[in-house]
Amino acid sequence: MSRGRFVAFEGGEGVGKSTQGRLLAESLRARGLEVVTTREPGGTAGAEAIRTMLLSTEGEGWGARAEALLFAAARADHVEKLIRPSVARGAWVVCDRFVDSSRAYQGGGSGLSDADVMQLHRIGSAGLLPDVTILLTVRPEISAARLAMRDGNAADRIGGRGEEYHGRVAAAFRRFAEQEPDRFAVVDAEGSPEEVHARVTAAIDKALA
Ligand SMILES: Nc1ncnc2c1ncn2[C@@H]1O[C@H](COP(=O)(O)OP(=O)(O)OP(=O)(O)O)[C@@H](O)[C@H]1O
Ligand SMILES: Cc1cn([C@H]2C[C@H](O)[C@@H](COP(=O)(O)O)O2)c(=O)[nH]c1=O
Repeated sequence: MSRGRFVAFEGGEGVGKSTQGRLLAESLRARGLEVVTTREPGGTAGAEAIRTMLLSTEGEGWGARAEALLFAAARADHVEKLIRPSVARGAWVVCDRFVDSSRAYQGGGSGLSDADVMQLHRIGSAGLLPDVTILLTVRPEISAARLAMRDGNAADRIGGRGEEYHGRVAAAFRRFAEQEPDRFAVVDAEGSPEEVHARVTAAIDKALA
């Protein structure tokens, strides 16, 4: 049995995480590997239900602490029921966002401390971290153009927060990547999907060599 791996894609809104997750999964499957593609918040029935509660624009929404707890609860279910069992049987798990999104959004964006976010993650998911985290970066005008093409003016509750909020999120992601160079690979996500995919593959090969 080949060894299971856990790869997460991170970054701001519309940088191309889902697109690159799909291309990576296709290329791994072409090599005969079992691949599980999944996303956060979500990936299990319970976590998808929490996703709806978190991202729906109906109602008054959540305070920063309640929001962080809900993300951690969704992640706990996802880790226990899907991610850990898949990696344990030798599959590659390719996940669109993981705990670094909580650190960047609920931490960097909303002001919770990194220690508090990681404490919730220790309680919920025993602190599981990906083998490699690909941080996709593009200039804000490029991601805005990609989102306009995909969604028009539609945004979920968190995606719809202002420019300053998303600026703090982007700065937090950059900080984590600088602080943890062994776990993060920063990939320039400008250019065609195929060009970015080639950079992602090279980054993963290097990180997991
Ligand atoms: N390299 C690329 N060049 C041009 N368009 C792209 C590229 N990558 C993705 N796109 C397009 O940009 C849009 C956003 O991409 P995608 O949905 O993969 O981003 P995302 O980071 O997963 O978004 P979200 O943050 O909403 O989950 C999609 O319409 C996708 O087809
Ligand atoms: C996992 C996670 C996500 N978020 C935010 C980031 C996005 O605004 C949405 C998810 O939408 P996507 O289109 O699937 O990227 O949720 C967050 O704030 N904290 C998290 O831990």
